[in-house]
Amino acid sequence: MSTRAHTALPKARTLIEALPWLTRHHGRTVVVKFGGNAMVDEELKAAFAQDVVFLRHAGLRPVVVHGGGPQISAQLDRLGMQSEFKAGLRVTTPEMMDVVRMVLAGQVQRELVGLLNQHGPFAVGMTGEDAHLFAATRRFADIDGERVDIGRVGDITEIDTGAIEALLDDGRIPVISSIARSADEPAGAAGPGVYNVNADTAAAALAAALGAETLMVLTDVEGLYADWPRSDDVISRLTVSELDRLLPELASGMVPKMEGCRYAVRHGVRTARVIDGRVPHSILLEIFTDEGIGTMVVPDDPGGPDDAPEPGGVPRHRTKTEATEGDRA
Ligand SMILES: Nc1ncnc2c1ncn2[C@@H]1O[C@H](COP(=O)(O)OP(=O)(O)O)[C@@H](O)[C@H]1O
Ligand SMILES: CC(=O)N[C@@H](CCC(=O)OP(=O)(O)O)C(=O)O
Repeated sequence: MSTRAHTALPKARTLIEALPWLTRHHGRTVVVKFGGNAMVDEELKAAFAQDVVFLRHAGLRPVVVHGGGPQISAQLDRLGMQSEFKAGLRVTTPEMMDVVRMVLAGQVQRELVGLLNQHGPFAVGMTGEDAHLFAATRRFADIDGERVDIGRVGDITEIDTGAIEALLDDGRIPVISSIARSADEPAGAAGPGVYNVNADTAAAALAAALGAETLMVLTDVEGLYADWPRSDDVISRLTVSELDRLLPELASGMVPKMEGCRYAVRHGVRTARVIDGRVPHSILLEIFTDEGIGTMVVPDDPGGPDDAPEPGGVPRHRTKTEATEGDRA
């Protein structure tokens, strides 16, 4: 009997290439940060939702933390409110905080939940206010060594992962907006105040608290450029110490991402990656293929991520984060 030349054989090869990665990641938590600029294209958004649901079906435990900076800016513009950024953070007045909360929780998060749930009853949207997920204290910007007031911007100081763990155990996909309840103000009649938290910073803190295998930050560039904007050479892999040396040279948008990657890896997450959200199915390419794309931050440990301690170095429940100035400035 002759063997047919099956045209679908390359598909089998692709699946087999994924086997070691499937084995390695099975049962592991992956925190994916979906950025405002990577979520402007409808097809990319649909591909993102497919990838996240694929991860869930492949036995991983995906958690989505989303941004929405461009969407917040557009809404503030429509309302005639001028917003500005200092040290990469939006100066947030109490009136703007209402808009930030409305856009993140009422618009961006709802859209992502809707896209994910086209594939089944998986996504559950929350903000950091729900079930005590995030508590934060007021954050000041450091500009040329000066402490500058930027309004209702917070730094996460406490994370209660209980609700997220319960959702993951139930096969759900948590979708989190980066808003935190205040931990440093007395609760008023309307309850405690809330803070606007940079979504990269929130994703990194959550990845550490969950003892995630990987933090994946999607953005609108290929990864970390070695000498941006002069060159577009992407650094494919670097250690946290190498990142320490590079961070002072980085420009605004990349700063919270790379600080977040450093924080996550220093706190037990095996790898943190910045990947190109403009590439369809970038999450699957990064997790399940030998090539990988984007920039990967790994521990200094010479053995690399394979020899890094088991995830979970940070207690999984009710974690006080170590939001030091050095890590988050
Ligand atoms: N070294 C660097 N490598 C890549 N991008 C950089 C670098 N330094 C600054 N950037 C800028 O950071 C931006 C990504 O940050 P941001 O716009 O905040 O992304 P997002 O909306 O996805 O959160 C890039 O579009 C680029 O303009
Ligand atoms: C304090 C602060 O700057 N918060 C951000 C929160 C959203 C965010 O981080 O969105 P991206 O990931 O799309 O940039 C903001 O108000 O824009």
